Amino acid sequence: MNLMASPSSNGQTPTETLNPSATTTADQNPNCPMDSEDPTKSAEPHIQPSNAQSVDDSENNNQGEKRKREVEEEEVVDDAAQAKGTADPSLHPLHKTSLCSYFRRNQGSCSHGSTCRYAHGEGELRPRPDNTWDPTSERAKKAMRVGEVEDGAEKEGQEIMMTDAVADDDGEGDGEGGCLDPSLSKCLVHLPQRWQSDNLKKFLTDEGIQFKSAKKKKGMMVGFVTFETTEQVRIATEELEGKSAGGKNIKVSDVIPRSYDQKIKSAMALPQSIDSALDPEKNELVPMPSDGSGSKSKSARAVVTPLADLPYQEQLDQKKNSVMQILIKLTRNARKACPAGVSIPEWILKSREIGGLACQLEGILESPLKNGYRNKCEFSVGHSLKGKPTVGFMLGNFREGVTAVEEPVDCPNVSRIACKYALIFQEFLQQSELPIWNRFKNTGFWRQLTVREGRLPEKATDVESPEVNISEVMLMVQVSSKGFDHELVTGELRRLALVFSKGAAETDPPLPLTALVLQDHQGISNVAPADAPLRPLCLPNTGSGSEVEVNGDVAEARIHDHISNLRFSISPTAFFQVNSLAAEKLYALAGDWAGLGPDTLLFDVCCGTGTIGLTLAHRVGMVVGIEMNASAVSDAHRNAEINGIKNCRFVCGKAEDVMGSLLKEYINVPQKNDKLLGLSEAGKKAVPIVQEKDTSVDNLQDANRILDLEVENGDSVSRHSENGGEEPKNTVEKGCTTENESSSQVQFKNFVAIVDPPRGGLHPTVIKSLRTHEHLRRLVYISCNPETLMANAIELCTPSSEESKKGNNRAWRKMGNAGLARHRAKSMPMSEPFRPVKAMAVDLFPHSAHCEMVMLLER
Ligand SMILES: C[S@@+](CC[C@H](N)C(=O)[O-])C[C@H]1O[C@@H](n2cnc3c(N)ncnc32)[C@H](O)[C@@H]1O
Repeated sequence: MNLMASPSSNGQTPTETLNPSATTTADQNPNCPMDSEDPTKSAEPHIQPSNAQSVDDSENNNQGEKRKREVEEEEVVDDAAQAKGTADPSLHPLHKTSLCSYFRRNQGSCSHGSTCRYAHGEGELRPRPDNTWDPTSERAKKAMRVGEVEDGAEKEGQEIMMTDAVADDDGEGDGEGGCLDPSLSKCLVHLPQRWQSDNLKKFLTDEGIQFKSAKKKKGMMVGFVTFETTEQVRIATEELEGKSAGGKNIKVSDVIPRSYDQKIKSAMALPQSIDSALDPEKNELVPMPSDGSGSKSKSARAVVTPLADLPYQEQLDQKKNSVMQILIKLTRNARKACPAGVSIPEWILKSREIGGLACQLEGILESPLKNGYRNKCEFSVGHSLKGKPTVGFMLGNFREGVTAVEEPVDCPNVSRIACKYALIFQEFLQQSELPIWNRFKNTGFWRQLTVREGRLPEKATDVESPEVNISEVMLMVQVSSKGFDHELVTGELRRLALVFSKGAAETDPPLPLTALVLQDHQGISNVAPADAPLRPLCLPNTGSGSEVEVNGDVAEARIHDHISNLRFSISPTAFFQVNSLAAEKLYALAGDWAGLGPDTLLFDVCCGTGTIGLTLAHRVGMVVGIEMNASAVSDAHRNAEINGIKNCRFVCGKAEDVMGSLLKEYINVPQKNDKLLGLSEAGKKAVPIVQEKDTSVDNLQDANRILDLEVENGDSVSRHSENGGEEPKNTVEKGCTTENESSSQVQFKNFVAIVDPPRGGLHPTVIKSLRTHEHLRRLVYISCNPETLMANAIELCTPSSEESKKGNNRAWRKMGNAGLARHRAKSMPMSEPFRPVKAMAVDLFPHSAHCEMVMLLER
């Protein structure tokens, strides 16, 4: 059923050209702090003792590389020490913290003698400010060996919390409906991810291992093996432990199995608490894990809100520090990425004055709400460690063999309302005729529950009791309907709607319930594509006992929230910041830093439902929002309308497809129509919200022109009518010309972009467009993933070289974010780079390790 710089020849580090601190001066005077940032000095090669030149070239290169690494490592430590304020001005913190390679190579002689800043032998060696040792030293090697042992011990304790049945129900191998008997089962960890069951079976057979069944899923690093006898288990464990497979050493681990069997459950009428009815100790059919209940394992609270036990101020300090590290990393990488022969930018040179930070970190804004702040929770459906069908949070990563789901109890970021809905659904599932989703086998029906809450406008008192403010709730249930009987499904969905309605009404005080939506998704992970079919379920009036209608209008399935006194309409799959009150602070900060005025054209890149652009629209001439999710764009149009905002335009398309054309259209307007420059009112008139069939708007043609031009340039853009929530048309216009259009196009003096991309950051094409449009002088980057902000900032802020180089395209596979960004920076067309001006951390996610980061870039 389907519901719907090259190494120098003298063997010295090639980084000196990029690392002004490693100059002769600094080397000759070990007490001289590495703060000399004179770019002219930086270009001077470090003069080495003549005896160094006797070493052959390859060794030179190796030594050079090694020293380069040392210098880079030192920079980090040094920067970190300075950032922490622990730098000792009387003695350079890195003095004698690295072994002198010349001393070592030349049997104890170095021309710098006692003035050398590097340690002459292990005896002189000092620990680094971060308490680590020179990685080439004996001390470091010893520490590493101890670390490996400890690490191994820790990994040994790591449990494979696989609570989904792994075998086929035909009982191939492990019997008991696919449940693993812990005494006859083992997990093999660190297997090649590409392996499937057949590869694992072949491997075991080749190794002469006797086994009953072997299961492995592509993408996982874990495989599951069952045996006939405990003797087979013992031999396999001894033989396989530490054996190499695909370059990694296998670990043999215990399994926490699914211990609660669906068959038993469906034979019983379950009371409210399933725990009391099904004592796993008495469950004869399915044995429990050897420790009794998986009690060693983590709680949802520990996984989802790992900082919850820290005082809030400490959480903030921790987040601020990690953003600081990102800023240090940005400087270091931008310095490394600077092409040879190009002056190092001033901001990098000045970074020494502020502990290596790329720019000042102004601090961290705290969340107005600390608890229950999340307005959206995605609860997984799965089996708990005790094998109970559960609605809550997964305890780890599926790839690593964890499928256990635990209830969201004691997760302080979740509202009481969301917890209650999770519990209602859980109790429903425990009696449902339809199976819950099995991640290992990709089978089952019930997958996920999303609870979205809409809040009334904030009042001063609301922070104390935020739940009073939750006025609307939308529930979205994700299922995989393929292959299930239509009638059975319809019956279960009717019952579900009734259970939610009753549960909401019978709770004291009653829970808000605005919409119930079904999302049908067949994919492997629960992350459904934006176009996964949605179907609203009518909610019965529990008082009247009327029949439940299993249909409705999806456009009406929406909730509302408020930010900066504006009302936002949110459809089921549209992005909306999960902490609305903190988001308000975030957007205000971005607006303040963006330098807005009536002559500003603001590009709101990755605009979602239009929140940033709409909250700032009164401060600019015009907003152009870009967003790829069609229903979010439709929401943005609706939000502009319900708030009476007329100077915004929202374009539906991937930013990488449309950004270049939009910038070209708006920024490269010939300056021949000065009367149109910088007029907010003109902006309001010229670009109407209504893009179709509204002849009352003067410049309707202008509004559509961008789309036409984009198409002409080969970009695909979806266009939407603003007709009160109707689904966007997603049509692509073709064949229109742009002749004479720029003469009537509104012109602005100030072009600003606020970008707020998803975790992966901006697409390289978008970065290139932003970077190469020189009239775009200011850019505010908002990111929920500071690592990708840092990577994108490397590309935006590194000077380009005369010859743009094409790198080795294969090399990217092995690169981290920063390495990849440095690699891409090499091919950036000649253009003025941005510079980081200031940054701020904003805590949108109290108790979790995540933090939003905002950075102002200018040129
Ligand atoms: C972090 S959200 C920010 C949304 C919005 N600025 C807000 O604060 O509500 C990122 C948004 O980018 C959209 N998005 C993701 N990839 C995109 C792309 N390639 N082009 C345009 N939008 C994209 C997502 O749909 C999502 O709405």
